[in-house]
Amino acid sequence: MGIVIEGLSHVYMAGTPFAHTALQDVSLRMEAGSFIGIVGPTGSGKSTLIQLIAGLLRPTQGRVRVFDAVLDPETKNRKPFRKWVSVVFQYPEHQLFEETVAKDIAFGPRNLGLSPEEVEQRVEQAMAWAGLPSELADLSPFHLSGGQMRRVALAGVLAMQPRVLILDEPTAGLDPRGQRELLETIRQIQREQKMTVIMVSHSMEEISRHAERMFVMHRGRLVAEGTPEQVFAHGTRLREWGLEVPEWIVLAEELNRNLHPPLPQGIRREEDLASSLLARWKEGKSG
Ligand SMILES: Nc1ncnc2c1ncn2[C@@H]1O[C@H](COP(=O)(O)OP(=O)(O)OP(=O)(O)O)[C@@H](O)[C@H]1O
Repeated sequence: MGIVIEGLSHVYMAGTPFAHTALQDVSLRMEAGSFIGIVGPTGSGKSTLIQLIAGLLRPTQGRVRVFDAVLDPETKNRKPFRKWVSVVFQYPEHQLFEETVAKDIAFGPRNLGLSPEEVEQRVEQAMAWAGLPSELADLSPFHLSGGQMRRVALAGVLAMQPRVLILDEPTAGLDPRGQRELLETIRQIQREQKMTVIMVSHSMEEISRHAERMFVMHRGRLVAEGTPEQVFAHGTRLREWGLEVPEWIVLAEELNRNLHPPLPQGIRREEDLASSLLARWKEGKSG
């Protein structure tokens, strides 16, 4: 198991009158090399959870293990986490600052103390993974489109060659096509590099198209987990956890009140509902 979390809690400003419990007794496991989705409404603890997995915060209680790196309230050295985990925060293009695309991507690997040849090789490789044509290497990142700038930021993180890549709302602010293409790129990297990808999103619909496993957060607690099909099987109850329920789930529940036998479990997306209904209709016609 790549990531194991046991009884994890985090209190901001602990011991002060402003103490706030952001995460409460969370336990979960994430398999190495899988694509994981974390969903939940604003303030449910998603960012706190990913910062703990990345070793950027220390827990108040409990334990995080990422491969051989362990973090608990007593851990002093959080460096081992840097070796395994990289995070792409929201709107990462705001962090670009170098004069060329290549220099920006090279920043991380150069700080690792790699040789200039190896840095160059990592930049080329990361650009290819992130779907950036090599002609862009010598341009200013500020002359690129919003989607390309985001890919430069992604490439900068990929150049560190992490085994765990955490993305916080990676498609926020992109147009629908840009969102779809970026997600496809991330999915491809995860498959080809066997990277563990943890993606945080408000949108269950978006994440369910790619995630092998989903975790639902609500008020600092883990309230549901499973494959997208298993999570969607909670139906309109997902609303109680502050999530926006896709229209087709509402429709499927409505139909199931009148259909005997009910529609099969394990529907992941709108297209699956449409094909189940079509099959049922064909059966009806032939029967
Ligand atoms: N640095 C901080 N100091 C104090 N409280 C914080 C801090 N960061 C987050 N919180 C609080 O902890 C709770 C969980 O916040 P967190 O950012 O983890 O939620 P989230 O699910 O990522 O939200 P969003 O979707 O808005 O990013 C919230 O109530 C938030 O106000």
